[in-house]
Amino acid sequence: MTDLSTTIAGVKFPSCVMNAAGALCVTRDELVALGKSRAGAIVTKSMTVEARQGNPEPRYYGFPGGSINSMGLPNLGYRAYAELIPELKQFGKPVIASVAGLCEDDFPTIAAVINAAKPDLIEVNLSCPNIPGKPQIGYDPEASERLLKRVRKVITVPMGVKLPPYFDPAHHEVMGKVIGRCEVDFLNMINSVGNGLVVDPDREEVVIKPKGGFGGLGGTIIKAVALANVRAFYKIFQGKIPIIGTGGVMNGVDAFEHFLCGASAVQVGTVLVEEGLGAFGRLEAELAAQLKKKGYGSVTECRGKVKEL
Ligand SMILES: O=C1NC(=O)NC(C(=O)O)N1
Repeated sequence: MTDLSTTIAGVKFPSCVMNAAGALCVTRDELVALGKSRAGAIVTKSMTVEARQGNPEPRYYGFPGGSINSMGLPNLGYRAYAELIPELKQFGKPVIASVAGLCEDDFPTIAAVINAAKPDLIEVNLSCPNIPGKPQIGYDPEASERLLKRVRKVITVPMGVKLPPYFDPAHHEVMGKVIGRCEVDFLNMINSVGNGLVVDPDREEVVIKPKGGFGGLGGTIIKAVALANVRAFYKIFQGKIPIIGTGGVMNGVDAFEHFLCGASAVQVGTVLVEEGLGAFGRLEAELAAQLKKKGYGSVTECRGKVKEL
């Protein structure tokens, strides 16, 4: 039987496929449902200091090949998730708390309290593209380094960072150096491709309301960007920092491609929102079939094995 388990920063995951922060993970019921599903972990919605309703609707739109969203960080607020974490840890799978913030000071404030609730890992989200007027921190290396060093001081569990897509090797290098100086235990790439625009030609309208229709892209259309970022940082760190591959995983073969590029686990967003929790069983079966077909006994065996020409 193919082994789909994985380990990230010393934490064992029963399955290497899990939800991405943001997909079906805002409310207690959604998080408990993830715990009861085949998901390899429970990843919370990125949390802020105060509870948020998020941006005006429509704020999500799925289409053949992908999705666009401008949710605007709707969440219960970090205090509510701190209370929920002990209950979520009873499902025999890691709990990853995703930390965001509306300003730099929010991050250590949230991280200190969430750390005390003992999630298995904390993921620092530097890449939400959907707060009007707020640029993505991950595109500012100085701000990213300052923030990561502040939260590192208050986090005693494995700390990871959720990064936006970068599109130039020079940016991979700069962020690689920042990460190397901040004692980061794992990476998660990529967040949605920020500020895309989808138009409905029949209605001659944009499809989501916030920010004039601009939103983060997900799904198949961003897979090549996600794979490039996974591969770039896998090579920079020579596989020494585990990477969660996120972006464009719609089936088991997509997941296999992320592992070939260097991922140790994958997260799914669009496919989960479109298909529901049953997607985990399908993705696992398809991934296991792909590994078997290729003669690999586990995802660890194929990690980073993509060949260059
Ligand atoms: O980090 C995020 N990425 C997204 O694509 N959307 C959400 C959001 O808008 O809340 N946040």
